[in-house]
Amino acid sequence: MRIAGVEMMREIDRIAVEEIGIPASVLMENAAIACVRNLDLTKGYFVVVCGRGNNGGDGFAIARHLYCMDKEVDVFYISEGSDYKAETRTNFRILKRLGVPMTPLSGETMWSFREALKDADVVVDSLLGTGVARPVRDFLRQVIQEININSRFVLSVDVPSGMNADTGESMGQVVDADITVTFQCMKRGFLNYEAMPHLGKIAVEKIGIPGPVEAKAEKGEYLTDHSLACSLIPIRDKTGFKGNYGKVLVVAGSQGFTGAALICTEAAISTGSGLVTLCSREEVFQSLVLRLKEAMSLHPDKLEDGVSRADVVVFGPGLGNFDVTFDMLLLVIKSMQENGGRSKTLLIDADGLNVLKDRTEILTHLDFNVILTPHVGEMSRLCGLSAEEIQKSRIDTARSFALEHKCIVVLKGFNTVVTDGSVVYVNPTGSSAMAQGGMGDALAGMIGSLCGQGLEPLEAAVLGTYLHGYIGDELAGERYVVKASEIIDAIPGSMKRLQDSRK
Ligand SMILES: NC(=O)C1=CN([C@@H]2O[C@H](COP(=O)(O)OP(=O)(O)OC[C@H]3O[C@@H](n4cnc5c(N)ncnc54)[C@H](O)[C@@H]3O)[C@@H](O)[C@H]2O)[C@@H](O)CC1
Ligand SMILES: Nc1ncnc2c1ncn2[C@@H]1O[C@H](COP(=O)(O)OP(=O)(O)O)[C@@H](O)[C@H]1O
Ligand SMILES: [K+]
Repeated sequence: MRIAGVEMMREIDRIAVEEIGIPASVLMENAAIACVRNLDLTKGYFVVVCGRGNNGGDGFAIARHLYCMDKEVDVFYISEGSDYKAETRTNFRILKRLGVPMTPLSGETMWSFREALKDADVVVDSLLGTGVARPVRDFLRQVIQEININSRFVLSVDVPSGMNADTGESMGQVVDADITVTFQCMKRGFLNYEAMPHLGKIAVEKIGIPGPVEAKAEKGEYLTDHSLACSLIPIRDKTGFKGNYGKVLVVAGSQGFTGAALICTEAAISTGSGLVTLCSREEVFQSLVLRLKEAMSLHPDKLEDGVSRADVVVFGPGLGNFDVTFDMLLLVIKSMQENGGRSKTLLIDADGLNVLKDRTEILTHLDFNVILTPHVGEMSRLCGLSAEEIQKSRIDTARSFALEHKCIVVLKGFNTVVTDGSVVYVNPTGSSAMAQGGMGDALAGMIGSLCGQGLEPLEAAVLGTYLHGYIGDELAGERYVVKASEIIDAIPGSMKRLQDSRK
């Protein structure tokens, strides 16, 4: 599914209407029907609040549909004005002629508006959509406050009124929706964590604009679709043997951080790698000896050797933020440069990222693929921005870092951002039930494994991230938190089910 900002939505609408000739009134009608589909029609009394733009026009059309269904409907609107665009004016006039109760909002009607909001089973918010162009002040601000204070349940049409659809920021006052029915594409601003409390549930509804029209205006930003993830799961050849499924070298673990090495290694094995080797210190192997059954072990003295044989190196989990970790990373890079080529991949996670603080320029001239999997704290160390700055613009931060450093960035957290600097995939799976130590180690092992099985690094990052969260969501349905070891146990079953489910 495509992600769109305001300019891209305008361009999509323009192409659909002006170049293709789909009447704007048809789009508005489809938008209204999509909203009605998301209303609880067992309810009897609806209040629709309409602004002066096309968002208000959607509201007028929604009110008509509700009227046709014999629902009790009250429409409150900002002003009749002659400045309505054609489709909005048409829908306004239809309601007038039908005799649907319509009240212009003013100081005098505020009392009856408030009472209607209190009585309404559902309030439809169609005051402002993507056209919000200046700070919300004075009267409009008061109208939004009244909606927030008095409503039982609010459906926002396209955007919670007062929210900037590009950034998710408040323009002064924002409607608190229980559900936001947004049209055609996920709005970019909705991915900003600040926006989330206002959005309620998000439903993205198609309104009759064909995919190729969207494609003409797109900016290479997508929400990972379930079908895309399923299609990326590698098909195992009937005659395949372990040599066909990738040699993964995991460089991880130190005293006190043996779990990170175990989890990362096991995740790579469970995701389907042919051969997985763990390179770690003696003391790590001593405590893992009974638990690591399928992996091979390698002493750090043989690191270069191990790197030269591997297709993929996963570097960092539990190594410690020490000079020796940086030295090992340099050795891995040197060895990959010498024995590398475009088919090899280095995934850097956790302490592998921490030791790159102020040294990220070493990433820019490498001949092999590099994937970085930072959480926001690690990203902050890498790029020098504060965690708050990063959270405000996760897509832009990840994208520009990836572009500048010629690598793939997986910026973890709710709505993990995966990008190679050119295209962006935002991951919709996963939840805070997964916010536990070890989860990131599992993800690193999964992505590394998928690279070794022949996926392009970006594909591996997109699929690994999706699967990791998908399995977390499946398990979290039945429990409060999910452990990384439970994710690992569930990987093979989930991959098989997702693969079988594709058409
Ligand atoms: N073909 C299209 O363009 C379609 C548009 N649709 C709807 O149209 C919306 C966009 O319509 P518009 O571009 O008319 O924009 P809006 O309806 O979001 O609002 C624009 C109007 O609000 C006023 N306004 C903006 N900021 C304000 C503020 N802070 N305080 C007071 N007034 C303010 C503007 O002067 C203008 O009159 C979408 O969100 C969607 O709901 C849908 O009908 C589907 C098709
Ligand atoms: N609220 C959340 N929603 C979705 N995914 C989450 C959430 N919290 C954590 N995760 C996922 O769990 C993993 C945690 O990784 P990380 O923070 O690196 O943990 P660790 O390094 O301790 O293993 C990441 O993949 C992250 O995206
Ligand atoms: K709205």
